Parts: sequence; C-alpha cells; structure tokens
Amino acid sequence: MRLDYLSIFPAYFDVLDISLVGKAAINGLVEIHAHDLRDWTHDRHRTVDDTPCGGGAGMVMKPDPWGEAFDEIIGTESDPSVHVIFPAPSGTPFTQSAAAELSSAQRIVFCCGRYEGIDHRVIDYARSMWTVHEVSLGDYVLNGGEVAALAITEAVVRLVPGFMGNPESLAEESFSAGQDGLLEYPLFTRPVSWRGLDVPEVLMSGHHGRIASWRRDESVRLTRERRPDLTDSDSSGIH
Ligand SMILES: N#Cc1c(-c2ccc3ccn(Cc4ccc(CN5CCCC5)cc4)c3c2)n[nH]c1N
Repeated sequence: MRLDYLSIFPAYFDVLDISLVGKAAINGLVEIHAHDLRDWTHDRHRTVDDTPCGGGAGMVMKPDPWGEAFDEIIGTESDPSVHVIFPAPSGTPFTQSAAAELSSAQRIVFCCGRYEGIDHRVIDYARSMWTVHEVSLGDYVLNGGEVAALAITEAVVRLVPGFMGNPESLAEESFSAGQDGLLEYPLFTRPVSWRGLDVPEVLMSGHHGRIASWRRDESVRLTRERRPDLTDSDSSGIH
C-alpha cells in the first residue's frame, strides 16, 4: 500500500516514521510519501490561498497547486483504484467499516486542507478521476486535515494483512464486526490488588464461561451507558 500526503505542513507526517506504521514501512508493507503543496506554486510567496468567491470569512485554498500536485503525484489518467481522501468538517463520519474497506486499497492519497477548506472544484476534479472520500473524524473542529489523515492512517494500516502480529486481537475490538457492535469490556492485569482496588474476582476464577458472560454483560452495560446509538443497530446484539 502506497500512502501519499499532500499538505502545507508535511512535517506532520514525520511522526509516521517512529510509529508502528513506520515499522510497516520498513517491512515493505506500506510506502509513505509526504509532499509540500507549496512545491506546486510559482509565485515568490508560494501562495496557496485566496479570498472566498461570494464573500465570507477566512481564506480558501486555490485549485491550481492541487491540480499540478495531482498530475505529478497520481498522474493524469483516471484510475478508480486510487483512493483520494479529503478530511473535512462536512465529511461523512469515518468508521471502522470504512477503515476495513480502505485496508485493501493499493493507493491512498490524503489531501489535507487548511484555512476554511479547499476550492470545491479540486474535489469535483478528483471525483472525475479517482475514488474520492470526503470524511470527518467527528463533530468537533480541527484546524486542518493533517490530524485526521494521521488518525485514518493508523485505523487503516493496522488492518492491513501482515501488520498486526496477532490478527485475532482485531476481532475483539470495539466497533469490529466480531464484537457485535458493542464497546469493549474493561481490562485488568496484575497486580490483583492495587491501591485498594481489586481485579474483579470472576476474572481470577479460571472459569471461562463465567468470564465470557461477565465480559459480555460489561460490554452491554458500557454500550447502553455511553453509546445508546449503537444499541439499536442490527449488529449490536442488544435491543
Ligand atoms: N476530518 C476532519 C475535521 C476537520 C477539518 C478537516 C479539514 C480541514 C481543512 C481546514 N479545516 C479548518 C476548518 C474548520 C472549520 C470549518 C467550518 N467552517 C468555518 C466557518 C464556516 C464553516 C472549516 C474548516 C479543516 C478541519 N475539523 N473537524 C473534523 N472532524
């Protein structure tokens, strides 16, 4: 899998070198390429933004640098196997199932906007050429797309076959299909007693049936408390 990042702050993606994703890069599982969008500007100030047509606050990212960067990084041929991701506050909420779908992609290009966003014609052009995803991390405001690109990268790459030492652990995670759409149960390890707080006795009983039942009950309790929206989904197993 090749991952490209287009941003006016490409140094954001240096962190990928120290993370597990960096290890995957060393193992040849993924290729990471970060690009400075200003490399495709031609004026002295390396301008990437301009005032919004129709008025309004802030600045909008000009289409020209994006188009020239696309030509060089992706090419000028249409190819639906190339996935181009635009993080945006107006995007579709990014989910574990979206991460799973993207984990089989051979090429992902992250377009990290800043200011108030990117001229919409850039997205329209990309849609005419490649498979485009306009996604949002959640209902809160970030200053640009880089943090979202990092989060999506981690969510996707950890699902790439060969990345996780023990792929079985993926099945027990929150939001994974194997977890019935429930939140993960609370986790404990040694010492059994810590600052007057003890590991629940059932977990020390060695009785696997009771342990499984306790864990399920805790997942149901937590999901009902924190994510009632998940309790109505068909996959949740609780209604
Ligand atoms: N993923 C994700 C994101 C982002 C995100 C992603 C990409 C960019 C590019 C620029 N910004 C800054 C920004 C912030 C607020 C607005 C809204 N407008 C302001 C005045 C009228 C509406 C527009 C842009 C971005 C923010 N924020 N939150 C998420 N979950």
